Amino acid sequence: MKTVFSYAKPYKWPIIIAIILMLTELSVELIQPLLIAKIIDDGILSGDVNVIWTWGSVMMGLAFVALFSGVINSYFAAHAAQSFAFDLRQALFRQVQAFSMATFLRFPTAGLITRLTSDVNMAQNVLFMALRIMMRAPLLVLGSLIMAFVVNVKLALYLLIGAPVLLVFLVIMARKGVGYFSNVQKRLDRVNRVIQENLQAVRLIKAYLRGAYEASRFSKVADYLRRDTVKAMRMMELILPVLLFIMNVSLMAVLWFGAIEIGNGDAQVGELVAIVNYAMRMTGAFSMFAFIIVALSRAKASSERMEEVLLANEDLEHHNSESSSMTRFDGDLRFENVSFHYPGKPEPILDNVSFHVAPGEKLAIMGATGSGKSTLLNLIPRIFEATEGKIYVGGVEVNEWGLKDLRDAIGLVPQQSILFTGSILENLSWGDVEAAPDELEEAAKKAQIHESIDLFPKKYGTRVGQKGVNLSGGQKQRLSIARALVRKPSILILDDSTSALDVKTEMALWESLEKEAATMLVVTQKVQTAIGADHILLLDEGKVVGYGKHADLMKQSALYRKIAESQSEEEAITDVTDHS
Ligand SMILES: Nc1ncnc2c1ncn2[C@@H]1O[C@H](COP(=O)(O)OP(=O)(O)OP(=O)(O)O)[C@@H](O)[C@H]1O
Repeated sequence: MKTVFSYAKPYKWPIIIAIILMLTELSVELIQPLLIAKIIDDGILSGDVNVIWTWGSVMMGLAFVALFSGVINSYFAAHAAQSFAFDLRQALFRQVQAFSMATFLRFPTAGLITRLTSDVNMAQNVLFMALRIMMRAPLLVLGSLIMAFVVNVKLALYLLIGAPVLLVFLVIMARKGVGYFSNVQKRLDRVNRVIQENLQAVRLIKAYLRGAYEASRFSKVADYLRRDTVKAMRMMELILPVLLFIMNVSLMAVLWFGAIEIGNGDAQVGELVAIVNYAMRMTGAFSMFAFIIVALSRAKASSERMEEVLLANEDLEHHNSESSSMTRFDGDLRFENVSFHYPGKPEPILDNVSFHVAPGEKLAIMGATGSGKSTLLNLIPRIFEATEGKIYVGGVEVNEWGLKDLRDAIGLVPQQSILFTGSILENLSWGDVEAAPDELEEAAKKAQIHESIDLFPKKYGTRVGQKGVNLSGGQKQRLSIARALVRKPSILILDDSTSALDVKTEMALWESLEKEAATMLVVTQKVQTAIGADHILLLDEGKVVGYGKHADLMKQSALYRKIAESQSEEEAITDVTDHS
């Protein structure tokens, strides 16, 4: 909890003020029974009206002081708790942004979302409650006990009858609570995961009529959440009745023995009333304990989850601090005996891969699905680090470039076009925030999307829905390519990014990209596209099984020939069907 609550440090003054006000409220509450005792013993029993008026007025005055302290305390407590949660959420978000892919894959996305929402809320509530009631309740118990001893030591001792049982009971409950509520948060992660998957795949679910199946999947995880929450809350609900029982036994003892002490002349009526009053306040404060233990257990479970994120610093990416003084590299790219396996998975995905692409050249990468094409591309901007071997860009090993310098010069178009909610212009300028509008338009023209944008009523101001829902697959792909071109990259990486384009548009796109000075790496399934490349790299199960020009590979590689022949057969069939 220490790391999480260190984010409250900047708000130490509002916290201190809130605590002072809480203590003021508490002091008033502790003084009131003393004043009642005085009014009874020196005023009512002695028939002195003046004493009643004087101390009655003091009590009223103090009640107002408590009221104002309470209101102002709430103000400062809310300010501190909200600001703390804001900072904590920002820190978590920044930390997740800095995660390397390897670290990122350790945390399920839904779990990260719960940590940034529900877990932060839990910590925020606990800080607010700490400043309002949490600290007050134990202090009220302690203060009442001390005051009871001040009033009458003998009577106050009866209040301690249940103390040892009470303490042991509270410690056990608090310990159990953390485990139970940690489970609840994990269940919440799962609920979030199902919701997330569901909302992302809504079209597919409709098309496959899987609504009912998904609903039952959701109700299953929601039911686990309900069951674990009920389990945790049931255990916590035990706290209050047990506490009240122990306190009531103590109170009975005070009344019973108090009556005897008064009969013996060892105590006064006012003293007994004051002690009963303190006992009642202690009982009231104890009833808060159940609530406090639940809140603390939840906050501890949540803090541990947040600390896993905040302290996961094994390989963070520091984009700016790593910035090197080297100038932008040319597009020279070299892989030397590169091997790679995913973290925690022993099987190699790339095995001893070597090749060279000179600046401005185009390399087509082919291979069956799962042969490691996307993985290879991800090693260039260091989304993942090669496990063995070396990768050089511009003649320098990738690890020696500052991440910012390296990634600034690479335009990556992923296999799945990912767009953000916002205008087309905003999506394009995501490639380079400093690019002028005419540069964005220029990139759109090169990516063959300008004409389509021009047909939209709001043109470049057209809003792209979440993940580009209001655009066709081909439009999304071309926008993603334009976004990469905005960076004016030295190396342009296209990971099967033209699959949704019709032949004519694709031809026009390649023609336009030919004019780019960038080195190009193009993953493609189409031999027709590969023919236009300077070299073709053929991968099979992570190994290079062919490298050269189309004609070379036709001679050297049986696999390549098979792919080429199957595609020319397909074309022949298409031609026949087109003519019939
Ligand atoms: N994050 C990951 N963790 C573990 N294994 C992974 C991960 N991502 C991919 N793989 C595995 O690595 C292998 C290569 O995947 P990759 O995406 O590089 O293939 P690909 O050639 O690009 O395939 P496709 O043409 O279908 O996109 C696959 O067997 C895949 O299961």
